[in-house]
Amino acid sequence: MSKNTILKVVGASKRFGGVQALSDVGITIEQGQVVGLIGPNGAGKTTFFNVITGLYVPDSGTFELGGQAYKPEAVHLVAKAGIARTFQNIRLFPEMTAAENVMVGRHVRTHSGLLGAILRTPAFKAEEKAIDARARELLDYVGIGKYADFRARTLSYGDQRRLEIARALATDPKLIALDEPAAGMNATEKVVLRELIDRIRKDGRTILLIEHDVKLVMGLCDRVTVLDYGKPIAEGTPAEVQRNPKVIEAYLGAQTH
Ligand SMILES: Nc1ncnc2c1ncn2[C@@H]1O[C@H](COP(=O)(O)OP(=O)(O)OP(=O)(O)O)[C@@H](O)[C@H]1O
Repeated sequence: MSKNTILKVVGASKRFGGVQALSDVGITIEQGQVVGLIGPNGAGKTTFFNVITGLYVPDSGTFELGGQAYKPEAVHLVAKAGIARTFQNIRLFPEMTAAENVMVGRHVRTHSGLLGAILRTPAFKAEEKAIDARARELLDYVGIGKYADFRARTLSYGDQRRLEIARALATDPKLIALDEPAAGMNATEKVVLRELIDRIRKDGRTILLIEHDVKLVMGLCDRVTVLDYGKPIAEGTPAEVQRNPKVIEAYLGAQTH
């Protein structure tokens, strides 16, 4: 494992009853890369995300983040280890403001924590101001600073997705896992999203991305892993993967089914 490896997963498997959703899936992500995870519907992409982020307990696999072994057995432990994620179906606190949603992410890294926030301890109040300032900075960074005090539910769909990214960044993660960030976005929103992901990468972050928009994946990613029926069938640069016969067959097969 190179010292620049952020995430290394070897042999991840997960079975649901009769469905082998993941079968011996591995991935290596280097510092500063954007890595895409693609594949036809039902290929196992979301299951892989859920496994590495502690939502599903894997049947097997070894997991290292930033050179340290981690057990993806609980979501909060994974967040503490340094993976932040967004969801295919946006999961914000709709009645909280945009800034408050980002602050929730930040509490992973503070001492007083969520309980402190609820009890409003003196330690929490001292931290609160700094956290609030940081939240607003992150909202500016993702381009929605002017909505900091708006309730999350009043933001447009594209802005809610950007808010989720700001919340993920607030945990200061080693790896950001984005689950279909462009889903439901119009063409203009996609251009803005692409610029944002590019900027996040340029600022030294490492990103794993599930995305159906092939143009976005091919334009953004350094490496791409392709899953089909829970198995990795190809790995390489976007150009290599695109001309791989197994990949072409998997996608054509999926179209004719
Ligand atoms: N909680 C679950 N219980 C039972 N089966 C599941 C569960 N989650 C996923 N599966 C099954 O595992 C397989 C992989 O599903 P998964 O959602 O990971 O695929 P995907 O590549 O993310 O698909 P999509 O692109 O449609 O989101 C599918 O056959 C799915 O039905």
